[in-house]
Amino acid sequence: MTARNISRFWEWGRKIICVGRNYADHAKELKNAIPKEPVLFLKPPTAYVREGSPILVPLYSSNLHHEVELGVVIGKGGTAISQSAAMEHVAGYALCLDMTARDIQDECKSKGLPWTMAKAFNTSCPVSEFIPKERIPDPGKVNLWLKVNDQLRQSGCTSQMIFSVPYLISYISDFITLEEGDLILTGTPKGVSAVQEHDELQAGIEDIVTMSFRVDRQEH
Ligand SMILES: CC(=O)CC(=O)C(=O)O
Ligand SMILES: [Mg+2]
Repeated sequence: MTARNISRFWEWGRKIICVGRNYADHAKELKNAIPKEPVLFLKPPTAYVREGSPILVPLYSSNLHHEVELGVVIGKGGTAISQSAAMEHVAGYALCLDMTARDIQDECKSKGLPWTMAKAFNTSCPVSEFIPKERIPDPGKVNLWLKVNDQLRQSGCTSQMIFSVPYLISYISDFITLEEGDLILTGTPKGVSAVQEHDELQAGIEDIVTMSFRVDRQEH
């Protein structure tokens, strides 16, 4: 068997664990309360999409939103990881989008139902190339941005996160065992907005990484 390469973690079929409402300005723009504990949900590995393939608007949604987020790639698994040891479990990072069918999420919220159809559909997790850990010495101090058709929509710094990367790793690993190749999406800053078929999305982490995606409508 050939050795797997963490720089292609999206091919491993591992978990994508997402943190919601981790930026107060985004929680406020959607009129959500500021959380006292991390809000978590999951995406399946089939949600990954890479540059060169389009983001698909699900047939059942007419309000697909972008959410730009810092992704943390787990390099060493563990359960009940302490905050002080958390960074030893990080292999690197990725720039990610948490594509969200906002109309479906609102409906699910109003009915008290889970967000799966709003957050976990195919292509709901566009992901950049792998960023080795050394390139982001402090994940609590990097700027993320996103443009739609060259218009800046999101710009925020991870210093605005309510729960830090070490806190999230420790908190999650208390009840979900983290495995090598898992990805944690750490939440989005304010500025989320709708995208349409044929839009061009561009996102970046400072001058460390950029990525571009075209939006298409799912055909069947
Ligand atoms: C309300 C949300 O969709 C939460 C979320 O995903 C976030 O990043 O915040
Ligand atoms: Mg999100």
